[in-house]
Amino acid sequence: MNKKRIRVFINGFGRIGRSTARIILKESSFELVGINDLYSYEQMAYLLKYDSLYPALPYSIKTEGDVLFIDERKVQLFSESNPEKMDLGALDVDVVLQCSGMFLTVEANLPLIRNGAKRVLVSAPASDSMPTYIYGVNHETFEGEYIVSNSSCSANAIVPIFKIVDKYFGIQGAIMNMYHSYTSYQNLLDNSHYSMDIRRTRSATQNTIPLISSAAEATACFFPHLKGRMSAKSIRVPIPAATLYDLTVKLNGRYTKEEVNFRFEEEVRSIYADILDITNTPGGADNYIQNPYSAVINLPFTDVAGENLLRISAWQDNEYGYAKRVVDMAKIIGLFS
Ligand SMILES: NC(=O)c1ccc[n+]([C@@H]2O[C@H](COP(=O)([O-])OP(=O)(O)OC[C@H]3O[C@@H](n4cnc5c(N)ncnc54)[C@H](O)[C@@H]3O)[C@@H](O)[C@H]2O)c1
Repeated sequence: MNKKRIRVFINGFGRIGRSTARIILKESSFELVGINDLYSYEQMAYLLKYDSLYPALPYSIKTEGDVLFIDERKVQLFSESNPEKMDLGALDVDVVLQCSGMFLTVEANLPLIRNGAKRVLVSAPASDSMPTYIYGVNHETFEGEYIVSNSSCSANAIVPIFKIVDKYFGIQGAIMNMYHSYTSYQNLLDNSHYSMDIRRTRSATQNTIPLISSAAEATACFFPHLKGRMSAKSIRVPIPAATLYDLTVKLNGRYTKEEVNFRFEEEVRSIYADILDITNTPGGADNYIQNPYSAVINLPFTDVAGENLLRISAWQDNEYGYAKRVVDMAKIIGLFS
């Protein structure tokens, strides 16, 4: 059995970066060796310890110079906007978790490899042809590529659900609505926004805001026959975490709600036990904060209409649930030789 601890470096210590750190610190198979972000080391330590959504971490966390102490553990801190300037070889980094949202192509991440990291896992869909893995769906086909994407939170939720539906009922097309918590790429109050997306100028806490989503393309990577046959919208709602997926699927034939839910229950108990769950309990988004699954299928809300329309409802903590998959995939990558 491989006893090697996987040496992880986090680039971008925001919501996803810190969620992955929380998970890694609890797992003995990992060692957190470095963190890079552009804000102060003192704030990095504070925001790791305290979080408005998740419990305070039970460690003593403090900085001394450019070292973060987590109880006895030492983590090297950086404040570099240019990845060329970090010597990751000296830290013997096995995997960089690229959680900055800024480096979304193979080329943009190459400096991290040139500077000594063995591999990079990007916490977002790539904007080039970077290989993409979703833990629990295709992670077993990882071939040792140096720079790979973990796809999006939405694709991690939707793809395994659609795998089940396509296997038994055949998907012809889909419309996906995500009632998604706001993220730090929106404004707290109405204000100008650095992106070209005018919708992001509006207050995230006061509005439901429909945004263009890349989920259709990210999902289609796993269903080539559905390319151009899916549409997705991310409807940002005024809550800080958890997403409700409302998925409408056109099937190859006519099936009942019972037939569909039977297959969901069967597959969630077997093939997808690590990443999917089911619920029959009425609940709201806050029931799913810190839920570790990629998606929890809300069985009472499975519905069929007309000849061949299926509606599926599912929950996900888009931060923590997604970060769990980033860490699962980092383990596959880090142990690959
Ligand atoms: N928040 C979610 O629900 C979610 C879910 C899945 C994937 N993602 C993806 O994960 C990425 C990060 O999202 P987030 O929500 O954590 O954002 P965030 O804004 O909370 O965190 C991003 C962090 O990266 C830092 N950063 C920016 N430029 C940097 C640079 N050049 N070098 C180092 N650090 C830099 C920022 O200071 C910030 O702290 C995005 O690509 C996002 O699409 C987010």
